[in-house]
Amino acid sequence: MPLQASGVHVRFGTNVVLAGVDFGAVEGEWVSLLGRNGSGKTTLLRVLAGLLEPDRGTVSLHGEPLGSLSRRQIARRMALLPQSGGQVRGLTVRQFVRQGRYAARGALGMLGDSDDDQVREAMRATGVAEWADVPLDRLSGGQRQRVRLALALAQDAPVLLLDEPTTYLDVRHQIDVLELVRALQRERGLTVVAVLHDLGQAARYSDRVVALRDGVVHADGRPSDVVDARFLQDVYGVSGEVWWITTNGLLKMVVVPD
Ligand SMILES: Nc1ncnc2c1ncn2[C@@H]1O[C@H](COP(=O)(O)OP(=O)(O)OP(=O)(O)O)[C@@H](O)[C@H]1O
Repeated sequence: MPLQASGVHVRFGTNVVLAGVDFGAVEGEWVSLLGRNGSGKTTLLRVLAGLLEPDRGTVSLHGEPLGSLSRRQIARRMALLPQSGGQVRGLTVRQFVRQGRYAARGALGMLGDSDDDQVREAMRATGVAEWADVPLDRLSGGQRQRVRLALALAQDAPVLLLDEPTTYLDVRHQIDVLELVRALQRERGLTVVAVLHDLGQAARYSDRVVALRDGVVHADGRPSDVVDARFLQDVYGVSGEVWWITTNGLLKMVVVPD
């Protein structure tokens, strides 16, 4: 299994955020993490990425404990699009995206033609190539978000972790980014773990959803098996209806709050 976590506990001071979370993603699968604000989704993603050491529990990447892998070995196998951040000062888009290749090669590694090809391809796929020489701090929040995705893709890792990848994006670009990730998931067999807030998008793109509540996994399964009115109430405290409809052969979900 590309990514597996068992018995993960994380506490910040007296705030118990994760209280024994088991999580796994199989190869080529898209799993979305759902839950209220503050339910621990980002914390779990950071644990899975090896950025946060859990108080208890284990994480393994392709069967090997994260702790036994170097930063570079992890970067070759797993890329993370964090919620925000990244060193942007003074860097052009191309220089920024190249950081994805340095993550895989090591800071002192030399980048070759194949690295340049991967940088170019990641910029093309995310539609940011036209800004290659523009300083990143001159781009809008949404444009920058696509560049940050390009950095993660340039890493060319088989596991992709995405923390709210559609933040800042208008509807057109939200769809573009999700469609792009899905195309890569299918073409390259990427394993995708994404924190998403939009339930309709989660239903549309995920093979499986995992919802956190009270520090544990409250629900885990195919979107159409899991997301219903009860789920809406239990996970988000929202009363309403969940409609599943099929149009043009596609199963879609609509939330109608009371
Ligand atoms: N570094 C930290 N130090 C202290 N508390 C933290 C830290 N990181 C997260 N927390 C707390 O842990 C809880 C879970 O935060 P987390 O960001 O994982 O939630 P989330 O489900 O991703 O939320 P959101 O949907 O708002 O992004 C929150 O109460 C948050 O305040």
